[in-house]
Amino acid sequence: MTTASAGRLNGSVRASDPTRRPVAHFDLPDRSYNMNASNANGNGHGVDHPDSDSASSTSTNTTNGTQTRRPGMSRKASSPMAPAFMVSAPGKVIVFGEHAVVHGKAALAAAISLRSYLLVTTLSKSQRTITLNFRDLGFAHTWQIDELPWDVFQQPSKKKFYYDLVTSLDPELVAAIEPHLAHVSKGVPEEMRKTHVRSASAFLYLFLSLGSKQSPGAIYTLRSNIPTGAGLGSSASVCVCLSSALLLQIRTLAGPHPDQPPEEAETQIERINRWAFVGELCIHGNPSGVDNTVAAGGKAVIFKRSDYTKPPEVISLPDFPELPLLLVDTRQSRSTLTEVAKVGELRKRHPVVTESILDAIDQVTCSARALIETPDFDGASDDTLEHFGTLIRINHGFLVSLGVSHPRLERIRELVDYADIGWTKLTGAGGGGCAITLLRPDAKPEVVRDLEAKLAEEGFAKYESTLGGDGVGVLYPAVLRNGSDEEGGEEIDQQKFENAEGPEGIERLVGVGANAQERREGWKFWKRATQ
Ligand SMILES: Nc1ncnc2c1ncn2[C@@H]1O[C@H](COP(=O)(O)OP(=O)(O)OP(=O)(O)O)[C@@H](O)[C@H]1O
Ligand SMILES: C[C@@](O)(CCO)CC(=O)[O-]
Repeated sequence: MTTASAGRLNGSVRASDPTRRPVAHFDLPDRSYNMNASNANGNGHGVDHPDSDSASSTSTNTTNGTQTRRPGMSRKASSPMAPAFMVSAPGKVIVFGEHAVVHGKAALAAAISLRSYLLVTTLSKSQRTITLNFRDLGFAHTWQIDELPWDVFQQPSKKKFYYDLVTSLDPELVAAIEPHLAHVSKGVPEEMRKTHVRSASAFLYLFLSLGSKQSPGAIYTLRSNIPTGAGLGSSASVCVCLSSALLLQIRTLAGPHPDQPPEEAETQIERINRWAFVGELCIHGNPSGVDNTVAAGGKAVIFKRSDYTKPPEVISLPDFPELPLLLVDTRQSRSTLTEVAKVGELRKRHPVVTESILDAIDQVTCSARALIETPDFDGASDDTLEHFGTLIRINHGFLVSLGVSHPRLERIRELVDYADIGWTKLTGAGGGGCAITLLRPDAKPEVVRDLEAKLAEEGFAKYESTLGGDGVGVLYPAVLRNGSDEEGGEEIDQQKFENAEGPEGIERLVGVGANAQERREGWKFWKRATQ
């Protein structure tokens, strides 16, 4: 096992190189085969590897990690390497029903325009390593593919299919991964190390479940504009990226393509979502699946999972209104795992009282859904907003009773209440993280500005985001065409991606997200059926 430092990773692929044209594309028929069984290539993946002569046709610049072509030496056209590609998934806000949703009640959640982006760079055949490069966490680690516990994951009794519904982690598989996490981020502060180990365990569990010993070496580089541990579904977004990237690598996803029938897109989203949920199990312990469902399918949904052995009930809300929401971060980080466990403990100690609070939250969510679904629903009128706002205030009160608020969240609520310009609730797991405020329609702009200044003065952060956008999307290969037929287009390579500065820099580079001037050509999104 070796550790790689970010910035010295090699394997960047020039997409303009005609010998490296994509071997996988998105109109592949869906294949209902065992993902661990061999395909025609005999490598179990359908992704060709370059010939062993490939090493002589590239030289690696170890300072910036890019590979350059040597003039006059060409690769055999018959052995193309999969091009670098990118996937992206949004974060979410839970408008109603967090925590209650873990206990089988309904929640209403919507995708936000803050997103994560994962660049997958395939290595040459001789490089038998996978590297996880979680840039924002300052975490990179490399594993030798051949040293991973394939024997345990591929036992007939353990082997999973890409379309399987996995609802709990297998303790034997978790134990098999553990030794491979022992060297992750040794020497960094314990809390930080825990975060790295959780991320790495989610990745390894998915890689070992979906890949095979013949998987091509690759670098998985992640950048995210979603603050970590803030209640905005950062982990789910990361898990959706990992799941979709791995499913694409084994060529089990059809589309997305423009005229994909909604039912087919729904199946693909569901497959991505199922494996993202497995990643969430590694990070969270006991997730409901609402976060990954929104990150995978986007838009706004009502989500309910009463029976964990079955898929959840997911209802799209195409009429979800463009709410005037303020999204404020306490900057108090916490872990969802801890907050969910707190409510679980409360439910054990005070079953009747806790259950009735959870039921009341369910009623709040159902009331919001009924409001949105009324035939003459107008998301912008004073009455509607007053109704929504009251439900938001009530929901927050219940979350306080469950013990998942925080003095910093209460401070936000207090400041908004003082200004009398809206209704506030925590969003996500609480214990810190973010609050949402629905602004009153008659809130005076100067009062809103004063409030924002006060929040900034007290160290709170404000995020700009729209609700209800796209779910998981893919850019294959990782080249932006800018609306022209120019040969090659603009490649998003390893180095550019790692060096993009801040949320704006990342969004400008990849062409998707709140700060992207326009959505750049090449990106495709699976579209959830709305009816
Ligand atoms: N930028 C990132 N890169 C890699 N991993 C990340 C990143 N952001 C979050 N994660 C993973 O997600 C975990 C944080 O998830 P957690 O559920 O505690 O917060 P959240 O998903 O932001 O909040 P919530 O579940 O309330 O919406 C981290 O420990 C890490 O494993
Ligand atoms: C707190 C919780 O309800 C929402 C976290 O975003 C946990 C979950 O649903 O998995």
